[in-house]
Amino acid sequence: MHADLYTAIADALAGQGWIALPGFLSEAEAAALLAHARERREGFSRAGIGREGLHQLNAAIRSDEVLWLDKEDAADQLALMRLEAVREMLNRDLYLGLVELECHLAVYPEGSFYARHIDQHRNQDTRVVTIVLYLNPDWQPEHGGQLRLYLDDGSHQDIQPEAGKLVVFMSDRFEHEVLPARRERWSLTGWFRRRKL
Ligand SMILES: O=C(O)CCC(=O)C(=O)O
Ligand SMILES: [Fe+2]
Repeated sequence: MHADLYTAIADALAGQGWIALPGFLSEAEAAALLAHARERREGFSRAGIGREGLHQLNAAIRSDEVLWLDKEDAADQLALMRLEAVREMLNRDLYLGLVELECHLAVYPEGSFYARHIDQHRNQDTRVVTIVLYLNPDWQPEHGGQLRLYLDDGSHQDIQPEAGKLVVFMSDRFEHEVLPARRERWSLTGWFRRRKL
């Protein structure tokens, strides 16, 4: 990945707090990740809500399914390596003290969504930065499934979940939702975490 992209992420997080970066993965790289995710479709299970200990399923809030990454797989490894480089850069340039990336693959079956929420309530857990990497080739606006990010000024931004695009934002700053997807929608979602004190 180009050094400029890393700089763009650090500058955006230090300023407006979020960025969408098309081309973080090439079409071929995103396609390889998607193919391997599809092969494991049976292994995905319904995602829960709530903090540790309060894990519960609630179809009224979210209806995606998730699967941990496969550290033995080349496509998964490549994505993890690129994201590890982002983590190192954020620690170096913004002193964020991020110690790990927690991440999983996610699939939103047709009709699924994730209602408006925030990934971290201030200081309540160790998620600092949210990342979402999309894997959907030929995604059209009429397919729905946009990530709607609610900005500080009361406006919102709708981001198309297009293959290879990476979205990065501060976990405690932006409420967001996934609008109902009219086509199966694939992604890799993760959080850079700080140490638990
Ligand atoms: O897939 C997306 O665009 C966002 C997913 C999300 O908000 C989450 O998993 O917390
Ligand atoms: Fe979220």
